[in-house]
Amino acid sequence: MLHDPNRIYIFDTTLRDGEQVPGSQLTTPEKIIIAEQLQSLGVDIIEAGFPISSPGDFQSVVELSKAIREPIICALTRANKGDIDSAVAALKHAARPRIHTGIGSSDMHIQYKFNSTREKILERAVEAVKYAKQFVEDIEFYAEDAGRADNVYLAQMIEAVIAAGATVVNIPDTNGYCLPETYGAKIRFLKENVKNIDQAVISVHCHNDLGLATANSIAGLQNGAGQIECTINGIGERAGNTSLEEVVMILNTHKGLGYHDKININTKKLYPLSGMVSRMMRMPVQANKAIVGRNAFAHSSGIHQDGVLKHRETYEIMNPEDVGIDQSEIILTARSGRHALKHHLERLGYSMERIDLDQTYQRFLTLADEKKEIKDDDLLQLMGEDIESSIKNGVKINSLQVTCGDQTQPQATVKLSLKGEEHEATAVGNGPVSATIHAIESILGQTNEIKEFNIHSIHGGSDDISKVDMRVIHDDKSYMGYGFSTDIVRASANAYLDAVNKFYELVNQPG
Ligand SMILES: CC(=O)SCCNC(=O)CCNC(=O)[C@H](O)C(C)(C)COP(=O)(O)OP(=O)(O)OC[C@H]1O[C@@H](n2cnc3c(N)ncnc32)[C@H](O)[C@@H]1OP(=O)(O)O
Ligand SMILES: CC(C)C(=O)C(=O)O
Ligand SMILES: [Mg+2]
Repeated sequence: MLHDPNRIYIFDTTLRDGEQVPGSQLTTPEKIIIAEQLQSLGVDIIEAGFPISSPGDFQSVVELSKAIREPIICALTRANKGDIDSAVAALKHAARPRIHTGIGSSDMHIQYKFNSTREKILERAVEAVKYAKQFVEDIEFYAEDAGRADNVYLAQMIEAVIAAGATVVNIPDTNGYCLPETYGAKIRFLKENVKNIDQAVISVHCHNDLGLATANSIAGLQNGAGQIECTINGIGERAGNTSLEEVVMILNTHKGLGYHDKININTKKLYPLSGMVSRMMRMPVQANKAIVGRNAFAHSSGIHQDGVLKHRETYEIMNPEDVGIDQSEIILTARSGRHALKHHLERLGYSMERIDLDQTYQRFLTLADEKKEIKDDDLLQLMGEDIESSIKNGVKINSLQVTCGDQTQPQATVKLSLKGEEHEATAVGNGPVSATIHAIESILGQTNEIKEFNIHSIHGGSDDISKVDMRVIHDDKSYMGYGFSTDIVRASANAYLDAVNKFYELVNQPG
């Protein structure tokens, strides 16, 4: 039976509490796909559903019990026989079944939900555990709204359900009310005042109504809990549950807490699984969500970017690869500085020897003030203009005339500036681009192999600016060229010359 004091058990309830989010209901096959990923992530328990709630949810628990063999499969019930019978039936095929039953423990719930008394509710809790225990050995009991319950009464209830056979006792902060200090103290109180507490694992189940779910869960652990209930992306009823990825990365990052080697999670799967859950449950992940948000490893201000480029850990406490993200991002905005701009220019293949960084940076800022975020295409366009105006010893196109159509062989006449002198040539080709490149090559006196040639529109639409990228091979080395124009032939010529200038200027320096 699962109860190792040297383990912290990760109980995932994405498919139960997570699925209580409006619009996020899953089909059985979808639940199985997510459960398979949770299994390979390494979670210890999967809460598969609430079988009495609908035939569909019952069937999901049945199918998950058949398909998922490593983690414990858990089914939720209220404290009554009908719910428990349904869970027992749904878990029939589970290799390691667990029933999660419980009842409200706060005076608020006892008075208003049940119109009952503390004594009667305690009796119902004990009866439910005893009843479930006849069918399944592993029984988790939840004391709903324990966050607002009186600690002395809660301790009596927990002691009674452990005596009745509960193997795990869940102390939910159902409404996300507690502060870390009070929640931690509650767990400590139970640890110190429930006589038989060491016979059960204490579980924390926190909600995020005040944004404290993760902090409260960690406080619970530090005060004696051995299981954390959580969901991928922190989804769940209202403001959601404790987020699995946050808890796991806190334990891994703060090794001094001493819990990192008590969990068994393959953290590299966190980011892909977050994306899968978000797509399937139609719950977008907020950009600034810890660990898995789009911006969690993105740096956009110059001082941070400079720091990260010099030494990643100046602004990153985790390695993005550890959570399955390839690398951090340096996003160019009007708050970026020269280091970040240079980083991206070099990444795109520009040699900084040929670029006046200060001048380019000023032009970049003007564009960034307009555009908010500068993407590669914007940068390439900016640099296309920049390179043309900064070419000193290279090749520059002065004019281009093309004739083509289905009744004539395509022909191009090109005028090029080469070391300050103008040269002209005319050539034919099997299309207007090849005619243009032949004409350029006849002036340069060399032919170069073109390996890749792509034309894109930047914003869409037939009157758009085209972006051409081209890989040109010269002396067995490859050079990327980029060109922009509303005319695709001119954009192609610009791309070809951009690549050519990367080697031509270097080998044709004056003197
Ligand atoms: C904190 C949590 O996340 S708890 C889980 C929440 N999840 C869900 O509720 C999803 C699944 N729920 C459902 O499908 C339905 O609510 C059902 C099938 C469980 C019950 O449906 P209904 O029988 O129509 O009851 P309804 O949901 O309207 O009311 C809940 C009833 O359960 C009782 N109840 C609530 N919690 C418990 C409990 N833990 N133990 C025993 N009874 C409970 C309420 O007092 C109420 O009983 P009443 O009819 O005597 O007043
Ligand atoms: C059913 C229980 C565990 C719950 O989800 C809660 O109290 O938040
Ligand atoms: Mg909950």
